[in-house]
Amino acid sequence: MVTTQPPETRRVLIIDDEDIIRDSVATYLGDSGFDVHQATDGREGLRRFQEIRPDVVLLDLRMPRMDGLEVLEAISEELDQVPVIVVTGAGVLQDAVAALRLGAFDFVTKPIVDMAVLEHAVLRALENNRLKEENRRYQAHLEDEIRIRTRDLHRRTEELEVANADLQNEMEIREKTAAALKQSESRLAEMVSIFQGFIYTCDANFRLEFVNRTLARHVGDDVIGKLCHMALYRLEQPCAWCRYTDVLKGESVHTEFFNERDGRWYDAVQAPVFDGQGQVRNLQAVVLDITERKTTEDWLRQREAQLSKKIRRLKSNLRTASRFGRIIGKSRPMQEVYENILKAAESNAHVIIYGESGTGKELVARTIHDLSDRGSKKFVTVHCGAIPDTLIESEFFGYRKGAFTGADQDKPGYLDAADGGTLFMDEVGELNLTMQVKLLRAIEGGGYTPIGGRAVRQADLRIVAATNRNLRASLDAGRFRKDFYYRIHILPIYLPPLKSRKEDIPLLVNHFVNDFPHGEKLPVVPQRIIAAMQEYDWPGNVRELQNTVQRYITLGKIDFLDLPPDDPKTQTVSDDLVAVQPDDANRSLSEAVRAFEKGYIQHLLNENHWHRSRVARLLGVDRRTLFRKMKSHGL
Ligand SMILES: Nc1ncnc2c1ncn2[C@@H]1O[C@H](COP(=O)(O)OP(=O)(O)OP(=O)(O)O)[C@@H](O)[C@H]1O
Repeated sequence: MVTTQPPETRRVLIIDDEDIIRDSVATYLGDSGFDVHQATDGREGLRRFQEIRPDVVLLDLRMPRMDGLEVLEAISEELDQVPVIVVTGAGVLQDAVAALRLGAFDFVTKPIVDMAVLEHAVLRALENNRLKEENRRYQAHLEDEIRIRTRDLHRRTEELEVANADLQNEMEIREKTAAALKQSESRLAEMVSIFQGFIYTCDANFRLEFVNRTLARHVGDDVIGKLCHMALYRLEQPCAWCRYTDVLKGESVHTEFFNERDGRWYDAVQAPVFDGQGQVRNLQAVVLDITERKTTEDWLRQREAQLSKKIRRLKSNLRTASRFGRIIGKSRPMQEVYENILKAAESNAHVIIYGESGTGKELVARTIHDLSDRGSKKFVTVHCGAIPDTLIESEFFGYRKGAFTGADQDKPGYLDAADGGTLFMDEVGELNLTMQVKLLRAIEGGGYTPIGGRAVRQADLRIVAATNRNLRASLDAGRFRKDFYYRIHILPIYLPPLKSRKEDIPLLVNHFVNDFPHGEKLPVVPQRIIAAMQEYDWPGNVRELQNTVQRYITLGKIDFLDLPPDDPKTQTVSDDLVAVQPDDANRSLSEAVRAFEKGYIQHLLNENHWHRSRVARLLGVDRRTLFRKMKSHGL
């Protein structure tokens, strides 16, 4: 389509060497409103072309100096924007064809008969150019658009990729969460199924929805959908203990109840199960059989009541009592001892008993044990001073089979034996420092390991220790550990030496006379002897008194008194050291040696007022050996 735009803005360059044609065309086109420029040959035409940048060129082909085809070649780069119409003679059409090949837009033949044809060609060229320009712009616009859209597309793709990666991540997290959830659900399910109590859920109308394995075993598998009180307890109405109204209000409740049907006690926790809207949807319950705990509690309560009754009775008798169980004495210091024994019996704390040898420390320890709530369990005595250091650990902690040569079977130690009861540690001051550390760990909950074993054992122990040493001095001298000392020195009991309570001597003599095996006639210790005994200081304390009474009854002899021979027996037997009596003649050598050993040790103890270290020195043995021998001879 030919453009209708006004042509005056269009610059036309006419390059032609024939003045007449150039002028006539210029006049015509100028009249038609074109802005016409002229050049008389190819060279000038080229220069003008560069100057004015025409919109269309009318180019003659045959010109001197530089012909039209050369011009066309020179501006070949521009031909896309500036159309060239070749004006050529009719006889040289092959020139026109060559020009068209070089990029000319059109051609017009000379002579130009109708200027309108030429103008039409110019307008067509311009229109064509305009269209090309428009096309170019449109293409540029399209390219811009495509660039923008491509960029947008890239951005969207990137965003999508990020979103995709996020989604992927989220999916992985979800998958992991789902797996963890599944695992924890299956663990929970496993726990619920192995739980030894009953677990069940029911709806608000008491219809059972779930029962765990233990409950199913108890009531059968077919209870789902049935009324819980009916299925579980065979009751027509909701159970009396059931707090369903509270649970339906959203509360969790805890109840203990006795089921008359099976005669057992139960502990129940009932709780609501909420739906997504926070409404109570179901009831859930966990029920545990606590009959054993209840029975133990009852037993403990009864025992406590009995104990406090016993203790009240004992307390009220204390003031006037001349004895406390098997302990004899009514002196003021002994009354204090009795009070302390009662306190110790009521508590579970560790006890330490101080007193000289023979004052009755073991007797007191046993009395505390008997009165305490451990009384029905074992009372295990350990003479710490009599165990060689090499054996002490295996004695306390026991050993496993194969732990050392000769360990042909497992052997429990003192701690195992005393588990639940009382460990009486006599001569605790003799315990070496390493053992003190190990025992401390054991009684503080760290446990102990038998020799050759790996498993750590725990024992529920109460320690009652005893010593005739001044433990404070041992502490200062570094022979006793402070931490161990403070662990056992919680309830100290001090036993008075016999010389500080001589008013108890007649009672004790009487007690030992009664205790001594006798015929129908009870042996009598004359008053003057008892009075003499009250004058003596008793370095071996009650043990020495006990021995003295027994010797007096059997031998009519008292070592520290010069007695008139008022007892026939004194004439027949005069000395412990007569090891072999006529009626002993049938003894084996080892029995005779043992009898001599006992008599000799006893003799030395009496001679040395029961000072055991001195006796050990005299015998040429260490203290431990002497202690061991005394224990084995019942001295
Ligand atoms: N108050 C007492 N009433 C009755 N018997 C007693 C009394 N005190 C001690 N005995 C008797 O004296 C003997 C020695 O007592 P026990 O072994 O308890 O003393 P101990 O202080 O532990 O001696 P050691 O320190 O030498 O081991 C025992 O036979 C014990 O029964």
